[in-house]
Amino acid sequence: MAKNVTAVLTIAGTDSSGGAGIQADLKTFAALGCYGTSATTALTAQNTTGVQAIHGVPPNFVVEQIKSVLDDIDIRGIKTGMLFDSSNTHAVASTLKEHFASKGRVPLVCDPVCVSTSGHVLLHPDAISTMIDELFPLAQLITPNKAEAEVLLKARSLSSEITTFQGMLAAAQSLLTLGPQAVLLKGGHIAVSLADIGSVTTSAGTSVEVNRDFLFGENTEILQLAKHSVGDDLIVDVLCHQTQHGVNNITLYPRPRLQSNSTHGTGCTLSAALACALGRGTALVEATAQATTFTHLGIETAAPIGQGFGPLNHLHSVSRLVLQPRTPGNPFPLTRKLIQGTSRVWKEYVQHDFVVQLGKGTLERSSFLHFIKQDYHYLKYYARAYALLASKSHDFAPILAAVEIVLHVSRESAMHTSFCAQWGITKDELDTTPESPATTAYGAFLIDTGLQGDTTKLVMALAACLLGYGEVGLWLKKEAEKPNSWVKWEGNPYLKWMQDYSGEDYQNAVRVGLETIESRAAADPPSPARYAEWRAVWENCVRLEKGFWDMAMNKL
Ligand SMILES: Cc1ncc(COP(=O)(O)O)c(N)n1
Repeated sequence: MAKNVTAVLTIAGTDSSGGAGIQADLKTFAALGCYGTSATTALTAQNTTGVQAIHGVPPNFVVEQIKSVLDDIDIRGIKTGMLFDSSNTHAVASTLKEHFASKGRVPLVCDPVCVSTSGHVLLHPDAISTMIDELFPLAQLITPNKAEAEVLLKARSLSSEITTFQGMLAAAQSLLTLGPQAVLLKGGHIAVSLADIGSVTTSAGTSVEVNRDFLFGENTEILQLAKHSVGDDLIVDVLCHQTQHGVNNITLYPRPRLQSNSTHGTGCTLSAALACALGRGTALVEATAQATTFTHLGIETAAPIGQGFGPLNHLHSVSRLVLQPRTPGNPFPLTRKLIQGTSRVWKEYVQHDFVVQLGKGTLERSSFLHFIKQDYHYLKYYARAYALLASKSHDFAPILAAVEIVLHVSRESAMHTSFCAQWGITKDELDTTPESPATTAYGAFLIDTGLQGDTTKLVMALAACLLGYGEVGLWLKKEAEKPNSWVKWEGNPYLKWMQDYSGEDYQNAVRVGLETIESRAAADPPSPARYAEWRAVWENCVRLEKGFWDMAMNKL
């Protein structure tokens, strides 16, 4: 038996060039594993350079299409795009209203398409009022861009010009008064810096959160070893909804601006992805994170098509090519994808409270001692895993490379023993300290991965430790260099530990590790299934690393 599939509906115009409208929506639905259906409101003759002609569909035929779909198929999410004119907008709103009244509400995402990127009118101006009055009250979410937001606000004589980031926050809240349950004001046309996000001010009765998933992944220290950090040209989408207590809850979704001409149909793609996520029952804040990321990757991986603004790559999540090629601007595509794909757990690991307190010098001595004793046991597993890697390798070069690491870890263990001695821990105590469950779990997982998988899978498992400690070292050092830093460098009891992991020796090992996983991936590009395996191993190890700090903090 096949699994149940979530069915979704788009009510929009067609785009003969395939990049926007119904065509973009159906591709997005399919890429996200939903079953797509459609009701066409208008036919357009258009391409990547502009819209050449539009032919509206009669309102009664729009109604027929929607009813045909809804009468038969259990639709879980709906989006509307180009509605063409006031009669079609009214036809759509009244049909959906009737359906919701008899069968219950379904998440409705309304993308208030008014004008194409190329400047062509896609909605008759007299339809704006109909959309606000009849469709918005049914919508869980509306997704205007800057121009559409201004048109909507102006139609209700509300202050409408949006020129700054702070203005976006005010506009998103005003739009909420037009009737939808939530507003996602898209930020593509406003330039925002990190400082802007840091200095956000809001009035009483408003709370602001920043979803840093994307930026955190991008700004990871080890990814900067070969390039400059993400610039200050950010795009920030602003999500605003009201909580039960009448508080306006704002979530910001910042990400780096991509220099690309492949942006035709961006809004269509985003609202279609939102309909899928909400249709599956994903909560609004998370659904928006998923849909904005999906759209961003669609722009980033698009191939040029046509002579104007080309379409996104809607199929990036299902194509065989799961990795970007290595380029000077993106030297570590695999590492970047692994980190971005697991950015929340990765952050819980590399910016763990243990690390923060160690940086401040406030970490309890007994936690640190517990940690270094367990680390000694872990080093044994780590050496054994590399020895296993050597025994599974087919050529002298990789055998030697793995054996060199075994020797390196063994020398490190001697250094570790003398380091422990400085903290009053004898070699005997190291050997007799029982292994904590977190140590056994992590070590056993490494060995098990090596036994049952191939060499690359084992390399992925070993990477989380190598790269994560490199990240921690660089982060603490960078923070320490800032004026009035929270990191205490001189006089910190854990200074030697911080120096070791931020120092040249360790960072060279990180570089070699990065090179190893990137060259393996480039030499034999993974299929989506194989990449999913690597990612699962990586994510497990990142979690186990976090568990290792938890163990140390709580002396488990
Ligand atoms: C049928 C249809 N729907 C929506 C858009 C807007 O897309 P864009 O703003 O990228 O031109 C479009 N061009 N055509």
